[in-house]
Amino acid sequence: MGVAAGADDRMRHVAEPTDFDDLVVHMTDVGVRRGGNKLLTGVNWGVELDERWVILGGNGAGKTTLLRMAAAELHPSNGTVQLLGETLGRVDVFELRPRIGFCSAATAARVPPDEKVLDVVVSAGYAVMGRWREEYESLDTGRGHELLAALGVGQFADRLFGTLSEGERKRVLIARALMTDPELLLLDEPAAGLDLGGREDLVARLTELAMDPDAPATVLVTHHVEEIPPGFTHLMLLKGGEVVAQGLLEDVLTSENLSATFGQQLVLERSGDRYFARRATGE
Ligand SMILES: Nc1ncnc2c1ncn2[C@@H]1O[C@H](COP(=O)(O)OP(=O)(O)OP(=O)(O)O)[C@@H](O)[C@H]1O
Repeated sequence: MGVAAGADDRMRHVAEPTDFDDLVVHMTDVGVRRGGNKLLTGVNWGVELDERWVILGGNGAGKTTLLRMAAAELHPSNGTVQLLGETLGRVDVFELRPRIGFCSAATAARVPPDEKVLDVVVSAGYAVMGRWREEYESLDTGRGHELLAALGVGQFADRLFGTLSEGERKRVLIARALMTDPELLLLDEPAAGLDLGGREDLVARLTELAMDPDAPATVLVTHHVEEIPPGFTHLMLLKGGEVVAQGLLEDVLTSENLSATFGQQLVLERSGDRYFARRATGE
């Protein structure tokens, strides 16, 4: 699903889902206001089971606000938000949240640095941060090891979380977000703060995840087109709390749409299955 953005018809695209049953996220005319500020306005968005979305926009565009709504952490001021077939405001969010894997700087900040890496992952199943609360089944331990290995950090299972590099921590937290076998995976700026090698490693892992037909519907927030992992299918561009364009990534990701999103003339370049952007130099 999704609506392709044409050059003449770029602004404020509205998703027109055809089969609501397949929608993992369904937002209708959603707005969020805080202290007189409009954080989001008129957002219509649908995410299907097999889609991998990138949300791209500058600082303060409303990306985190949108993602926190998709994580059932925040209610809209107006409009309707349906997640996994349940409507926010009419569902117990504590029942909904375990079905959603959410990975953000706030999640990272909640992990005690002296927590063993394997326990950081396995404890997600119990919605607690800390092994002391629960005795885990060997099944869960096995799954924790599998997920760490899949994210390329299996060798750190017995290390303390606080001793890992930023990039390693990010991958451990993605493993944690996948532990509950969520129907929706939300990643808020997973590559922020990573060096070039760490970013490229993460992009490669996210590509594997995107290509995995058993992986959940995924939404990735980023500031940079360089961080878009191959295999992601859809793109939403946000500016000032409004959708600039959304739809199939290959249709929406254009120099024109990027320029409108970041408020300056930008040139988008594609190299293989990766994207790069720079300011137009007037050539
Ligand atoms: N509680 C609040 N009260 C007033 N304004 C808020 C509140 N929370 C967020 N904002 C503002 O809403 C806007 C959108 O914030 P949000 O964190 O969603 O943006 P973002 O696109 O994730 O930004 P960044 O890329 O910088 O993380 C920002 O201008 C922010 O200052």
